[in-house]
Amino acid sequence: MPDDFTPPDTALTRLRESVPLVHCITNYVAMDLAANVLLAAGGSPAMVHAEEEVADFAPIAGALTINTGTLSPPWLRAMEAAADAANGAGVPWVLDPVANFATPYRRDASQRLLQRKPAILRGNASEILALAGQSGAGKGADSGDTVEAAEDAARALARQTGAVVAVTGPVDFVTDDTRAARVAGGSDRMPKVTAMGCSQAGLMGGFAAVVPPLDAAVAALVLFAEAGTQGERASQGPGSFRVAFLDALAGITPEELSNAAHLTWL
Ligand SMILES: Nc1ncnc2c1ncn2[C@@H]1O[C@H](COP(=O)(O)OP(=O)(O)O)[C@@H](O)[C@H]1O
Ligand SMILES: Cc1ncsc1CCOP(=O)(O)O
Ligand SMILES: [Mg+2]
Repeated sequence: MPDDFTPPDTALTRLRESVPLVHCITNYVAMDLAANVLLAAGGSPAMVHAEEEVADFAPIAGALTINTGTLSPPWLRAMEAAADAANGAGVPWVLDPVANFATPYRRDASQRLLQRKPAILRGNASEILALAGQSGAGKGADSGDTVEAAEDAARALARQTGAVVAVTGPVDFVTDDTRAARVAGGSDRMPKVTAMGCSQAGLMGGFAAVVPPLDAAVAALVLFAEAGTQGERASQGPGSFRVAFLDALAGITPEELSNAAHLTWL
């Protein structure tokens, strides 16, 4: 473990003590689950996306999260204004470039947002490859590429942008270019529930309000891995998994996180 790293159990304690306000600009599909994931874990979500108010809201939040899942021009204008306001106020923000490989509009929008320097960049493997200018095999919002295939792209993006980059999948990869880790665990029911990735980006915002970006990304990945593992045991399929996952997020103690062996430093 790096010297100055805040372990996930400490990050979870801080999250629950401070219950940070997280400004979420996320898609129509994800709004419900993303808000519930933050509430269950220990944050205070607010879904605010009107371009008339985002610049007033972002500075009062502990963190901002931007997800391009159901993008259109007014949303993109709001995202850019929110990112600028967050940067101006020193509020960390998270970018989740959903399906940026699917159309030129999404690709260009994601690049414009990336230029505004998110603290954390989270995507599935196909999204991270596309952000690095490489073409993968994604389909809609789903990845068609392996996490391993996107690791070099993640390192290059971290180096070029200064962001912590998290690539998610069966085993996640996260790096700030100098440090890198893998997070195993979770459940193969997770990709069968829509908006799991979007919700994780929201949770990374919650953690980014209380610990530094790499520590925040790792904490969210590890908490998802443990809640996914526990949620699978308590469920029969994707529907009951979604409920069991939220219950697990709320019930997991810092001690359980410190005993869970999901995290490996490289
Ligand atoms: N097959 C799997 N086994 C375990 N965990 C998974 C699996 N697929 C995805 N996850 C987890 O689901 C969460 C969302 O990741 P992912 O499905 O890659 O994102 P997205 O929904 O953006 O495509 C992450 O915590 C990831 O670790
Ligand atoms: C299905 C879908 N379509 C547009 S956004 C969205 C949700 C994607 O969620 P996730 O990336 O977390 O799977
Ligand atoms: Mg996604």
